Amino acid sequence: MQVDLGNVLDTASAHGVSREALERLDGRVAAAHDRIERGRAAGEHGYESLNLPNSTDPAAIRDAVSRFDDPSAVVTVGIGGSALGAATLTDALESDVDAYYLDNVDPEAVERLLDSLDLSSTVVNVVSRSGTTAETLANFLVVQEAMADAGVDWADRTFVTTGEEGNLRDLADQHDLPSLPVPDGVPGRFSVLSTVGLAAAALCGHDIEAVLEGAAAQEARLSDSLFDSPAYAYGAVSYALAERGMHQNAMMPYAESLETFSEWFAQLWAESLGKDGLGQTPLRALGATDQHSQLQLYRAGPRDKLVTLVRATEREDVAIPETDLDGLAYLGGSSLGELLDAEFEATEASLVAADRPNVRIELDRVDEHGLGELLYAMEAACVLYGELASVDAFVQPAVEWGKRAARGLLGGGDFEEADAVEEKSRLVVE
Ligand SMILES: O=P(O)(O)OC[C@H]1O[C@](O)(CO)[C@@H](O)[C@@H]1O
Repeated sequence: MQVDLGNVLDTASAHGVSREALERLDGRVAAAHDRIERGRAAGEHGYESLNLPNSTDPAAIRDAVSRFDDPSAVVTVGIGGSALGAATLTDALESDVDAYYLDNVDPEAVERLLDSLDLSSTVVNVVSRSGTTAETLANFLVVQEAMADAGVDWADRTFVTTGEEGNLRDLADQHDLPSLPVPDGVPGRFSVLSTVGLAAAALCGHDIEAVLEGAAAQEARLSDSLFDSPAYAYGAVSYALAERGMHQNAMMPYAESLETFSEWFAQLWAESLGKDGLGQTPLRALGATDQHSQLQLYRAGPRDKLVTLVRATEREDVAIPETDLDGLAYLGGSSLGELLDAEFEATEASLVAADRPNVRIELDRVDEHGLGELLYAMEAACVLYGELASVDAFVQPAVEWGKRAARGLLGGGDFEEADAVEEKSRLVVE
């Protein structure tokens, strides 16, 4: 994996950052790296996340899922970091096992999925670090009833990934369900390289050891200089550009297989860095598709965006047949991959021509190793950005208000936040 910063320099984009400014920032990167390494060594909350390539035991994960012989489908019931990491992996990789995610409580979507499944050959993986998340527990109860209605012994087809306490742990103990622990000191959005993200991948037959090897390759590149570490290079320039008004970051992979990765990145970046009035808003985009939609804004809208373009340098390809259709002969004889690469490079140049800074991230392939590199590098980049911005990247207090309000509305307790819902101001236009 490599990160190319050429198009964020002010020699390329008038609103970029100078090489001298990056070199000055590198001194702060060294101090931040030292702080990160001390946190890792001490197993401090959050910093522990960057130890996962070595602390995660793939054999234990494989052992836990080995009891489920030959599933046709895996349904992960979880939300946020308890679903997006696993989904990033299984959506990016091919498998004979269908992987689905119930990570919302939209009744029509839940019913549509459950009606489509052969529940007798489906494995249900209920994932919740806290074990108390309302959406996850509500969805599990619905899935449990659907399995019972289908005549399936739900306890025989379910395993749980959760903490040492909470409703989900109680349920697992009560029904003697197979379970996996969640790693201490690792917030959900940083937990893909653990039981939380890897169990579903293992059930789908993916090489979770290779994911961890890729992550370890990027861990080995962490250093006291952004010029020696792809992860820190990305984290440092994202921070530097945010300081220069690029308050949004459009994550734009040129690979359908990485579309879910952008969702995972959005939680990682927003929930880690959006604090104290600071942060960099992640936008989800997909190349080449969004050249025909959002690129207009990125290129000619407000000068407040970094665009991150990601591609694999090796991929399967499809030839474009020769044609005598007027005006299309130039396409014939090339390939979709060549067209995708031409559009990737044209979009980069298009943004530079409009003085819009952009970063290129290149993987060798979108395979288990490449995904491990990319996921770990983004996590380390996020941790570094948090250190440079002096925000605590590992807590998410702002999400709790809404949870209390929703729980109060459902009679789950007496919360003043629920009262505020009743006081909503209204101006209805019909
Ligand atoms: O794994 P849990 O505890 O169910 O939490 C799910 C998600 O909800 C959050 O805690 C936010 O509410 C995320 O940080 C987390 O990934």
